[in-house]
Amino acid sequence: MSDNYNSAHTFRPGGGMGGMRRFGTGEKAKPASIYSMFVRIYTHARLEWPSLIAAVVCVIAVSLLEFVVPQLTRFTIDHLIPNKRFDRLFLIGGGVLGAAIALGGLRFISTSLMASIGQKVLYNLRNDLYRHMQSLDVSFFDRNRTGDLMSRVTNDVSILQQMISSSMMQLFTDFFTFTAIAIYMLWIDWRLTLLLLATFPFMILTTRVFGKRMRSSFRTVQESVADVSDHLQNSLTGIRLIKSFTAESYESERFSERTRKNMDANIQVVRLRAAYEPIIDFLNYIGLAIVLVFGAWLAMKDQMTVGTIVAFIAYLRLLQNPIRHFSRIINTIQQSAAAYERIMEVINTKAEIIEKKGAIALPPLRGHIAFSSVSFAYSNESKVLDAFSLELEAGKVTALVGSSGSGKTTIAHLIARFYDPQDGVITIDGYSLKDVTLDSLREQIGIVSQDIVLFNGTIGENIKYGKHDSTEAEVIAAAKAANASGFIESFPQGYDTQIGERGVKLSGGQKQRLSIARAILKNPRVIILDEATSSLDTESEQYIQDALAQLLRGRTCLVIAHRLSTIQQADQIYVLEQGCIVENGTHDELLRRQGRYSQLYELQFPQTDAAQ
Ligand SMILES: Nc1ncnc2c1ncn2[C@@H]1O[C@H](COP(=O)(O)OP(=O)(O)OP(=O)(O)O)[C@@H](O)[C@H]1O
Repeated sequence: MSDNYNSAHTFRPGGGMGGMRRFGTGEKAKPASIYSMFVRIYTHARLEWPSLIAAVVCVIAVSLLEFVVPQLTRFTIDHLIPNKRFDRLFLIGGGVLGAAIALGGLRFISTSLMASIGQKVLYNLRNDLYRHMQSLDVSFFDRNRTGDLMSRVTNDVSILQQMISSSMMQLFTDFFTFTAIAIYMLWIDWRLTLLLLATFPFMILTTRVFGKRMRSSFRTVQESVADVSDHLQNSLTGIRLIKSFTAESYESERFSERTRKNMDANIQVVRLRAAYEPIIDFLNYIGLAIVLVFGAWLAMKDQMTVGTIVAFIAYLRLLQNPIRHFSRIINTIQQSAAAYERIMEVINTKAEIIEKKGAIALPPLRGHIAFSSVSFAYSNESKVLDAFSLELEAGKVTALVGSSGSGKTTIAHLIARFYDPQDGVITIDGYSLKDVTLDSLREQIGIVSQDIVLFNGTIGENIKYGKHDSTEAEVIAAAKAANASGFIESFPQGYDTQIGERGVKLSGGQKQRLSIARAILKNPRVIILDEATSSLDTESEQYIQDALAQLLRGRTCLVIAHRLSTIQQADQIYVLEQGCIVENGTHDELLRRQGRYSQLYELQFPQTDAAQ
């Protein structure tokens, strides 16, 4: 039986950061174009249409005012000076000053409006990105580095912010000014203007050539930022390990390797920009030379007034300003395009675990789980389970034991549908997991695993994570059932105690009991305990065992334990080796059988009489 998992593949583009860009998608990600970036930004921005219209009106007004000033100059030179019109000088001065004040005011309004539109667009984009990331599968997070993903949501979105808030408005203003002035100049003197415009194809060509290189350099910069961020994330969370291995200088060296890559990539970008700007300036000077020489020649032949030449040169500056700006904006645009590409790689990644159309919401479960001929492999790796069958009886405790890597945790992940098997069916109360909604399935499953995840916040908030709308009394009851209320109440702030990042301020056993309280509060029908009692001392273990007994009562439980002492009461124990069940029975039955289980048991309890 094939399914959507089979059709999906991993996109591993070559090149970037030692092949570390790994995006699982159903289809190969296309590089996002600058055009699609603008379309997307516009789609978000148009929701702010009143501000957008106001900003556009301001821009048009700015362009018109910029147009008026050279006309005043021309009028002064050609009419007022020759006719000695002293009386009009005051008006001209007032006109220029008035235009300057209006220009300042209009620019202030348009900049503020655009900045706020930009911020709103980014607010939406960042939230969309985060929401989409949350909807992606566990396998996506297996493939991609946390630091890299963090950098996409923070750094790459911030780069876009710079472009939307300032550069886009500038681009629009410049485009409008350029078109209006070019048309006017063609009208004044088309020969001179055409000569002038002859330099433009070279500018466009230069911009294209440099643009491509800049974008690829920016991509390298952003990947190196992601690499730095990933290293930071790993080394800061693993600081205790680093210290215990006295690996501080080794880590510092590895960090400086990454920052060096970032520095080199930035230097490359600066070099490109440093080469690009003078070329554009040189082409601008060619334009100026053309106007001067050809304009002066026309004036000497009385075919043009001096005022027109002066105005022409002023317009030339206005015409060249957009180009000069553009040479700077292109930098921001290319940088943004590289950032946008990285953002879109995430947004275009499709979840592989999807609800089929018409998926039904599971009713309250009894909790009978069955694997029928299930085969599963992580991505392209070898099969972890091959034609595997297993039944978990409703309301009973089923234990899985077996050597490391035999596939126990994988079975738990398949029940919660973190992954889909390539073959076979998994059912719960007779419903295939693929026929039901993910929420209705996961809401009824609780997982308590060896990697306890606690969030920075208070003890109360962490327990409440099991059921966000629970009352204080429910939280306290869950903590009591999990044997956690004693230590919680011994803290001066009780349930309001801040537990620090990942619960660093708590002991291993305390964290474990919080995670059990959280699961008790959730009150799921099915419980998966993944080595929940490893690495605890005997006293803590007794507390945990009592808490677990509370948690398991009356539910369907899958217990994965290396420590065979924890599963002696299980209703059924399955011994797993390389994805296959080699024996099953109760603890006593298995010991009597003298098979793999009793071997494992003797290994753990050498002095114990295996037959007891
Ligand atoms: N996310 C993953 N991506 C790729 N391979 C994986 C992944 N998780 C586990 N594996 C591989 O699948 C196999 C089964 O792993 P699993 O975690 O299910 O074993 P386990 O029996 O729970 O082991 P342990 O008792 O050591 O936790 C192992 O070979 C492991 O390397």
